[in-house]
Amino acid sequence: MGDYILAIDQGTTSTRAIVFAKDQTIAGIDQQEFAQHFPKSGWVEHNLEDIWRTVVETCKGAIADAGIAASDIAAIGITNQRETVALWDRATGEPAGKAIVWQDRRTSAICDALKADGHEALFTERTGLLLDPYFSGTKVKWMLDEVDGLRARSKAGEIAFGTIDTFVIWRLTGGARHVTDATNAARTLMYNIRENRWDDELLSILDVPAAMLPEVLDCAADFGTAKADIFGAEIPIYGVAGDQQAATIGNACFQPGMLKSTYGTGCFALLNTGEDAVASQNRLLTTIAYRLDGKTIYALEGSIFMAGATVQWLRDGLKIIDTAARSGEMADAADPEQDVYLVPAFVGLGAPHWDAEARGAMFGLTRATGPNEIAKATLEAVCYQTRDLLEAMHKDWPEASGAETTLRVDGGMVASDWTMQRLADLLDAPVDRPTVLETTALGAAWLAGSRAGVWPDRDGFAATWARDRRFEPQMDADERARKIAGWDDAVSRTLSER
Ligand SMILES: Nc1ncnc2c1ncn2[C@@H]1O[C@H](COP(=O)(O)OP(=O)(O)O)[C@@H](O)[C@H]1O
Ligand SMILES: O=P(O)(O)OC[C@H](O)CO
Repeated sequence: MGDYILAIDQGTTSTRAIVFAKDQTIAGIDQQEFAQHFPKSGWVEHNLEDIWRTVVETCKGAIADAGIAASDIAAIGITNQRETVALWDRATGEPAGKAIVWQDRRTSAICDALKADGHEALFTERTGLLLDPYFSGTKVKWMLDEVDGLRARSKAGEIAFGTIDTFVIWRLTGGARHVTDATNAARTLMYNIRENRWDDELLSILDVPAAMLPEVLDCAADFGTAKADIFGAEIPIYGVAGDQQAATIGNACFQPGMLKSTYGTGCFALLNTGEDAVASQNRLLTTIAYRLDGKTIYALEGSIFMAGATVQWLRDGLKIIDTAARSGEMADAADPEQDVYLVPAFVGLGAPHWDAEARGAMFGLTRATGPNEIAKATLEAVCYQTRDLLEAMHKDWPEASGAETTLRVDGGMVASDWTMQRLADLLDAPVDRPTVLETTALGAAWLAGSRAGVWPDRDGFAATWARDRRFEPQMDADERARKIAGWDDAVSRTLSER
């Protein structure tokens, strides 16, 4: 067995596989997009066979790109889109329908009914989450309610539930293992994050049988072995974490107070709060950052649904840019005298507002407003929203004092220097961009590589984190205050209930 690590990053719109060499550099990479299904307004589904096919093909592609054999790989690490629900038949491995994706809003009515019955406080206290369709629990309930006989078959142990990691591991191990890790379990609305166990009371409220749930392991653990006939050699699976938690690990945010924000399709900020599961008073989520050697480290999380996706809208919807990178050049050329605000509530607003009914709006338009000002407002919106999350974090956990906060960033959008500078300006805090931007895969690789004994331990790994560039705040305080007041006003006018 060699000392390469294979990281599988199963994301919302694409699957990526990366082979890392022992020195943590990328030796081979492959990526495939797959179909999104929108059968009704607000519904988002994935075909689990697409997910499985792209996992196998990208792994083979990355191994070929690295010019190695499967037998050169010491271990696999898996990271995945979180919350998305898969159900399948344990006997045949056949999916019991398409996966319901985290973005899917079909369970709003179930959430409303649970709230009306006064259940939200209990769910929040036990799981750290809110009764929002975003999380897995109400999606599982929906499938069991809608598909004839599924609940009885689940009770009888015939049907398995899993987040995407669990489904992929089931398939890789030929059905030998039905397991997940603590970070993925923490997003299901069924897992007690304080006691680290599935919560029978919540399961009974949701009417989800415990018999269908996977075993929950640490993030670095023995998750089983990928069968030899898949890649050409048996490979142990030693690491698993949800993608935002893997990015937290990949960005080496191991100390309480350390903070990362990932800018891909959406934006997800996680603040390490150490062994404290801080209950949010400001509608952030309390979640498990990672669990290693049986010790749970918690985080406060803020989730924004549209970040890079708004830049895609400039390109594909408005057609005012031809590449994402062009948005920064246009923002640079925008008229600094115009205060245009774009509130990107295209699919509602996430944290800290959680307003599913809000829709996007633009404010401050004049006859002089053109594409440059709209591009600038789009990039600034991501920065203002990050600031809103960080403000909420500071209120929830005063230890994370604003003056000391350095934000580590990753994801496709951080390639934009303009956006990163504006982010530092509006946060009034430094922003650190690492040299490795494949932070999510790197986090999964570290979990697997350290367990396999070929990568350094936590402190050794943290010491290898390297900065590409630090963006220091440069904006004048009055201008910052004026701009933030304008943003707050724009948001308040966009919320559905004012
Ligand atoms: N230079 C850039 N400026 C602004 N946005 C960018 C830039 N490069 C990429 N993006 C945005 O980043 C996103 C892709 O990031 P990525 O991390 O690959 O996303 P995901 O993993 O969620 O698919 C896209 O939405 C794209 O619009
Ligand atoms: O697949 P991504 O990168 O869009 O991330 C999705 C998140 O895990 C959803 O919570």
